[in-house]
Amino acid sequence: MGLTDPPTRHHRLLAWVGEVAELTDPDQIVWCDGSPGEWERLTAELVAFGTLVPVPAKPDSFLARTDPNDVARVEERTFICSADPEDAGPTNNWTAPDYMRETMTGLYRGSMRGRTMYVVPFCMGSLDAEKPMFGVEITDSAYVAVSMHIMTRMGTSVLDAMGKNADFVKCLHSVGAPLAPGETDALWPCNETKYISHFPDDREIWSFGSGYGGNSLLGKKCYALRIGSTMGRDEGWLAEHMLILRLTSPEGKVYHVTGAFPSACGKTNLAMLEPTIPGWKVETLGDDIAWLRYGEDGRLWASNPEYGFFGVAPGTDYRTNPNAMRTIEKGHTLFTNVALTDDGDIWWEGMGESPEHLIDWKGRDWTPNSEEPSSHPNSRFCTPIKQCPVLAEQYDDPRGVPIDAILFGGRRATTIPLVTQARDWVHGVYMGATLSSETTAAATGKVGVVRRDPMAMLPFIGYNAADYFGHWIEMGKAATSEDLLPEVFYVNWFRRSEDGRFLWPGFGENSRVLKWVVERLEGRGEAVETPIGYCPTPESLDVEGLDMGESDLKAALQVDPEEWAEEIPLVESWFARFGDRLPTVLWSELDALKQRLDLP
Ligand SMILES: Nc1nc2c(ncn2[C@@H]2O[C@H](COP(=O)(O)OP(=O)(O)OP(=O)(O)O)[C@@H](O)[C@H]2O)c(=O)[nH]1
Ligand SMILES: O=C([O-])CC(=O)C(=O)O
Ligand SMILES: [Mn+2]
Repeated sequence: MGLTDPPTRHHRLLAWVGEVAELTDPDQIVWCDGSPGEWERLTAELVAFGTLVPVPAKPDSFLARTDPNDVARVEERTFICSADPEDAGPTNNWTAPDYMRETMTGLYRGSMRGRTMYVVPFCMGSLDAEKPMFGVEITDSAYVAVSMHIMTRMGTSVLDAMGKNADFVKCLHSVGAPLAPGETDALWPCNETKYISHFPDDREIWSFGSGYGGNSLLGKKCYALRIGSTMGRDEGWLAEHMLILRLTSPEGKVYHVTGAFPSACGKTNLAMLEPTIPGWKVETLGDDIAWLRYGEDGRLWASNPEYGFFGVAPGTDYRTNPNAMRTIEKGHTLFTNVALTDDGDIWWEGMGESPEHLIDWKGRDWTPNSEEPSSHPNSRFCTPIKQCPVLAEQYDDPRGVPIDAILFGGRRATTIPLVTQARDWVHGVYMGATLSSETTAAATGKVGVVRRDPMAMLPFIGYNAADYFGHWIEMGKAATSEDLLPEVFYVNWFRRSEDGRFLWPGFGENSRVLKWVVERLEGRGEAVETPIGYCPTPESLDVEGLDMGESDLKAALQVDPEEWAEEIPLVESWFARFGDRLPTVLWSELDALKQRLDLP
């Protein structure tokens, strides 16, 4: 058993593992070493049991079908348990830490009975960092253990690097489905009762009841964003829901761009974009999370703490995101809740013409006449970053890359133009703080409802969102010169025509917007100053070879005073939620905007 002969002499870790084992009472303990042999053994066990189905058309790849009630993040069951409720703020669910610990300790008691407890040592970001960001996840899910193989740097090398005393974030996860002796396990064990709890003061995460990625791969949203953002607040850096890309112009100039778009709003796609305009090159550094710190040169540098992609499957195709397709084609990929073809491959909505017959994500026969989609709208592929054919070589550099531009973006059918440049940093923070988007299937709940999603971080800010805005403003003040700060832009690929079409073709064509961004950085792009910021003129956007009507382009770029008159009250009530805690400069930005719009 793993406790009598542990592969580490880290006393606090050993004590914690012992404590959790005593509480949860697993049959055995396995310390994950991260080896290919371990991947092989765990995936084989999961296949033998039926939790994973092999995908023979892709090497070493598997499909998992979750419980139909465990398919997305559960925001209403996600808690920030700070000592003071004010520190969680009005956008988070708060519960007193003692009360939450007591409640969840009750749930964890015996919760791993009949199961194996996996101890997964992992590191978010490069192991070569000055202060590597360690975590250890204890989980009773083998699906989680193999997913962590892909999504993080993990195993023996991490445990060795932790030595006897390194700090680490404790991440405890149980699916909450103990087995009685002789009881047959479910293919996807989980519990109707779910808690995704964060103890920011102790840098600790407790997750119970769900096996779905965003709720169970605790290095990702829970550590790298919720706990990470509180660390960033305390230590002077930013943990953000951002892709990172490296852009090279035809003249060979290199720029680094980050983009914060809400879940299922285009980060993975933009990160791997294949430009449609000649001479431009995009390389990927990250598709979901960025940690932003000042470098010695006074610029903001971004690094990606993850080691894999956990991407939205539907809509991913050789026409929309060829580099994601090439990444998964190399195999070693876990698919969740997608459909299987008769010739042993995967399929999902948006992947070319639909086959005549499939096995859908619930394991049922499916034909094009079936009423439900074959894949869940939040179905995912989980695949190693190293397989990405356009991965930038700097992806493992602990310093990251210096950022030239930050894009904020949302999914809005109206109001928000294709691209707008902020006047300065504080205006950029205002744009981020008022970002809005239609909800998607990435979280449970209604889809398509417009809500404020500040910096695309609404579900991921680990503290009071007003303080978080203040931290963004302070980060700007901390710059040695405003010139060194990234320029901020607000984009919207999702504006629609009156008859409901997307006005902008998106995907690879978004390179045209990146080109305009670069021209603005270089001080030569044409723009009109509008009340909301600088927007391209139709002539300044490179639309050569683009099959797009002039009126659609105009509509995509339009700043419509009537739409903005409807938007402003929404921003006012959003800001009002924060009371005195909202930085007053954001009220000033709003007042100035109202004046420019001639609104009372
Ligand atoms: N119309 C349009 N759809 C897009 C565009 N970019 C992405 N999408 C679609 O939006 C959905 C989500 O895109 P992703 O790139 O996976 O979004 P994400 O932000 O990485 O999502 P998470 O991984 O959940 O954080 C997919 O179905 C895409 O096909 C675009 O430029 N235009
Ligand atoms: O965390 C998840 O479940 C997947 C994801 O990237 C998101 O929802 O933003
Ligand atoms: Mn993504």
